[in-house]
Amino acid sequence: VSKRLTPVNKIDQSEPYRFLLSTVHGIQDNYNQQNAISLKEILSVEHGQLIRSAQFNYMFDIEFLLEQYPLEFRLKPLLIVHGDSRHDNQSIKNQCSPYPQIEICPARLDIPFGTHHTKMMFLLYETGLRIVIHTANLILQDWRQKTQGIWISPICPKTNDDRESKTNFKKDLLEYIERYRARQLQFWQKTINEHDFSSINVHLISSTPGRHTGPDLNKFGHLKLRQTLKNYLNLDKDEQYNSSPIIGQFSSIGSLGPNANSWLTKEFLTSLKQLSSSSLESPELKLIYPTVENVRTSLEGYMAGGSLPYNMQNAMRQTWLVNYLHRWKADHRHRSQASPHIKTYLRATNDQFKDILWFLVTSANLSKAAWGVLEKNNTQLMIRSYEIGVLYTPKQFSKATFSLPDSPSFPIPYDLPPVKYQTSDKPWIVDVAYKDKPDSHGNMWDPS
Ligand SMILES: O=C(O)c1ccc(Nc2c(-c3ccccc3O)nc3cnccn23)cc1C(=O)O
Repeated sequence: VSKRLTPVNKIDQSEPYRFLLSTVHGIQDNYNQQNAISLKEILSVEHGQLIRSAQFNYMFDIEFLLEQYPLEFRLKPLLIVHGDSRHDNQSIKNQCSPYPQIEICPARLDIPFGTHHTKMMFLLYETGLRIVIHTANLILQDWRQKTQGIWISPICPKTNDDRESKTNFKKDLLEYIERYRARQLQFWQKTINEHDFSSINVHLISSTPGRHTGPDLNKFGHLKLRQTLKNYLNLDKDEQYNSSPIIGQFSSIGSLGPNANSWLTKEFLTSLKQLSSSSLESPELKLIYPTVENVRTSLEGYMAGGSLPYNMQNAMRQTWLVNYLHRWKADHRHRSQASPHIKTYLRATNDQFKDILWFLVTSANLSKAAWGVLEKNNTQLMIRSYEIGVLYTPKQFSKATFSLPDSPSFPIPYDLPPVKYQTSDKPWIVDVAYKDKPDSHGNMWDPS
């Protein structure tokens, strides 16, 4: 085997998509070599001399987080951006108080039941600024034996002129940060402005709490996705794709209403199915969410279900949803037993799933809180939570579609086509006891 002259790190090897999964403790190592990375490797000194960083997330274990930074970077300034929920705030303050280098920034949650779900890192090096958008909480359990998704930007060099990406990523990211209205983020707004984003080839799809209307109507949530697909998926003769299947894959499900037409197909699917031209056909929507058996036989066993908080109250009101559900299966990535905490959405060109029209990795689960619900005769979109994700469209990679037999093919995290729930399959519900079969650790699940 020819020896590489310049050691290429995992991040550069993931070009051009820069989409990686988290490494999994307990599977063959070669399945952790290709397109998989740990938090320690993301923060490694091999990427340059870190000046300071910011970590946006929902759950934090500050001791664990600091341990993932190289020793020489642990005293660098670190901004923690978290959800300003009463109980959480206290634990964050207590965890951070021993560390003068850590500043905290509570994200305003003015609409009830909203959460600060966004998982993002700003890493400022002497050579430039790196953005990481991902799906893992900053706790050991989220990085150990789950399937998590991670997009890692190039290190964007400092520049004197504006230098925007072809996808308007810089403008969209600044719009997102502006919504926090937090003085602790002013340094990062200035820093983002001063860096050259021209090498970024993904679109930003984010959500911020609010009732977005008028010029803001298509800036966030599923209407931003609809607008972006309309503007950037200029496929020739796209009517051939009108019935091509759409997949949603997630780790929790909100209250979606008494039937599919309440929000899922009428509103959400209408955004997902957007092509350059609108069409009336209703493509097939396939949803991937773990079964009880997926959880029971996972590496973590029933404990994995603690991070799949789909509750009985919602599940019992929407039994119609089960007909859309498919199992978690990722044999080709050796992750069928690495419980999914990643959230992804994609559209294939046909039901052979050999070609993909677009791919989104995001923090957003299947819920109105995350994606928004139209109000006031479709003139405003009400969103409760902060979410963030990146969308891949073929044009940005000079392709008509992402053809999976291609090399390098787009690193899809699960097996296609998805496998439908069989009659014996049940969706995992977090607040139900499972005591008839022990899990992979010999334990039962009794939440009471
Ligand atoms: O990503 C995800 O799937 C996810 C889903 C929910 C979530 N928060 C949360 C939880 C909860 C979280 C973790 C374990 C158990 C839980 O019950 N319960 C509620 C109730 N109402 C609003 C939000 N809630 C956080 C995340 C996340 O990991 O960021």
